Amino acid sequence: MERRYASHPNEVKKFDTERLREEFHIPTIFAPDELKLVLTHEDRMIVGGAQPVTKEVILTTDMKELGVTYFLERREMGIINIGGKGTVVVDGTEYEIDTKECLYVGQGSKDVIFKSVDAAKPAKFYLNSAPAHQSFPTTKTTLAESESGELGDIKNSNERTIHRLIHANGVQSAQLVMGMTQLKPGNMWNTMPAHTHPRRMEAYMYFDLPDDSVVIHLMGEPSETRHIVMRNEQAVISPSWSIHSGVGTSNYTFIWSMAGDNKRYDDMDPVSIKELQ
Ligand SMILES: O=C[C@H](O)[C@@H](O)CC(=O)C(=O)O
Ligand SMILES: [Zn+2]
Repeated sequence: MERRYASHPNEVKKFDTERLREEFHIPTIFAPDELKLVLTHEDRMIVGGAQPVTKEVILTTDMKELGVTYFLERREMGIINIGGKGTVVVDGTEYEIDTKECLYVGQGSKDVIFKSVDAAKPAKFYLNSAPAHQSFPTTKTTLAESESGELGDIKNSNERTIHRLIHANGVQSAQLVMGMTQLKPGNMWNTMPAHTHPRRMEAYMYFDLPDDSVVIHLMGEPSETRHIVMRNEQAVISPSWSIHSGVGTSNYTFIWSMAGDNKRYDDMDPVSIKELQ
């Protein structure tokens, strides 16, 4: 498992492109028949992906890194499939997870196995795991069941649908919050006006982005912004002090996930566009 340390905003001001990418950008989430994991010290969130193709992929790591005997002994996990139809087997119970469906796996689940239904259209399970000291039921959920809302306007190129899946009023978790935002065709901006929430870190994973397109992801303190160029199926870590917003060269979808002091989606500190520097 790759490790990323937490960062101080005064230090990040001095980073060049390469260093910014080393600390915050996660270029590869999916590799055939592999489990990819990045542990960030920002709220100890694990960001990763499982792409079973010719064989199943088992949720595991060097347990010394987590100081436990099995992965979810002291953790919970949110899973969203962005590939073809797949199944996740949790302690012998099989959950069919189709494209853009979500499975929350509660703390204390011992065996988690990822499978694809069709090797020609493999499942791509995007994973977020946060420490959890209480167990909540393993639950499948879908976009149709989610609390969703339309936001933005084509005039600002930010008409989009926000689906809240794991949060205070949705699937219950210890601290993990997770959802998906889909931009309507012709709309390029997410999360502008931007916000921070020093109470929670956040990770974004951009997908449904054509190969010749990029998202210019904005991060940093509102008065000291930087950008990271993102391609399809890449993730980016947002420390709790940082804005997280982006503009694409086409529309796209992204999964957001948070961990920290509360599970209230609407607990954000808005940043006025006038403040940005
Ligand atoms: O804290 C919440 C997250 O940043 C996202 O949900 C914001 C978002 O999806 C959007 O405005 O498009
Ligand atoms: Zn946010």
